Amino acid sequence: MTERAYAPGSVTVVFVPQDDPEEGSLGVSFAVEDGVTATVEPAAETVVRLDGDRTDFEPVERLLSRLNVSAAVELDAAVPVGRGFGASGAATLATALAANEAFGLGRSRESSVRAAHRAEVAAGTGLGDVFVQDRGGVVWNTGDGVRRAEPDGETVAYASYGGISTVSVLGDKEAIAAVAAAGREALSSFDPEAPLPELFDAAWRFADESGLATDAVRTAVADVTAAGGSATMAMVGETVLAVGAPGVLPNRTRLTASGAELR
Ligand SMILES: Nc1ncnc2c1ncn2[C@@H]1O[C@H](COP(=O)(O)OP(=O)(O)OP(=O)(O)O)[C@@H](O)[C@H]1O
Ligand SMILES: CC(C)(CO)[C@@H](O)C(=O)[O-]
Repeated sequence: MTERAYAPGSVTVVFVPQDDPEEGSLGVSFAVEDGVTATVEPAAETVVRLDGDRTDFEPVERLLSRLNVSAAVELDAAVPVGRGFGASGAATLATALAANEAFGLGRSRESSVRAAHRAEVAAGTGLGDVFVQDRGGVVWNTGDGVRRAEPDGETVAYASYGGISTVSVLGDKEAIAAVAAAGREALSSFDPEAPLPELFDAAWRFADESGLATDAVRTAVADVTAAGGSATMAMVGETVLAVGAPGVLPNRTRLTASGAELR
């Protein structure tokens, strides 16, 4: 049977990788309504297509082999892949939910989410995005467990200047040490009740010190700030998100309180 599921995208604005990735990284993320839809059909061998084109998609392939199935998977992404919108996690989670139905696997939701998380960690493409995409909303962990708040569907503007491979950043010890130091500092004063402009300003202090911000990112953040807005970088992509400066960045999405679901 052919089954379809959707998972929202997600943006991580602060993170501190953990030695044991089982429960995800520490940090602050939120789900956005533009995400990924996966259509899963049992097949003799696994083939993944992204927006119609055949592609290698390691976390999705790992997930299916862990579930012991092979399938034709069609992914439709409303956010760019590899640019900080957690498209790999969304694709993997949506595939897990659809595959559970398509193959009658009878797994609980939690077990599907775990399988998607393990495949993301094993592929090196994520450290916790699927937990955000499972629930929706603003999700953070400053060290004492995962917390969640419901956003009001705020609109954020964004621009993307290029991809940054999550695998290469997570695999670079020096880069991760700089990120972790900046992230710990940011989380020590994180205020979960703060409105988005304040959250973005605090997140930018982290991004600025993380070693991950590029020139294009810095220029865009400066343009938004000059127009009276707040901006920060989506981790990890050459992508800037902004609030309070309409017209400066070309694209838009909205925060969502809804998590992944069958469609
Ligand atoms: N056209 C494509 N562009 C980028 N990645 C692609 C593409 N097609 C397949 N992939 C696969 O998608 C995955 C992208 O993972 P990555 O974690 O870098 O992206 P992301 O989840 O969108 O970004 P982030 O984790 O930074 O939010 C990789 O497994 C890569 O091989
Ligand atoms: C690793 C990460 C912080 C950036 O890609 C995010 O994808 C996550 O938390 O999974």
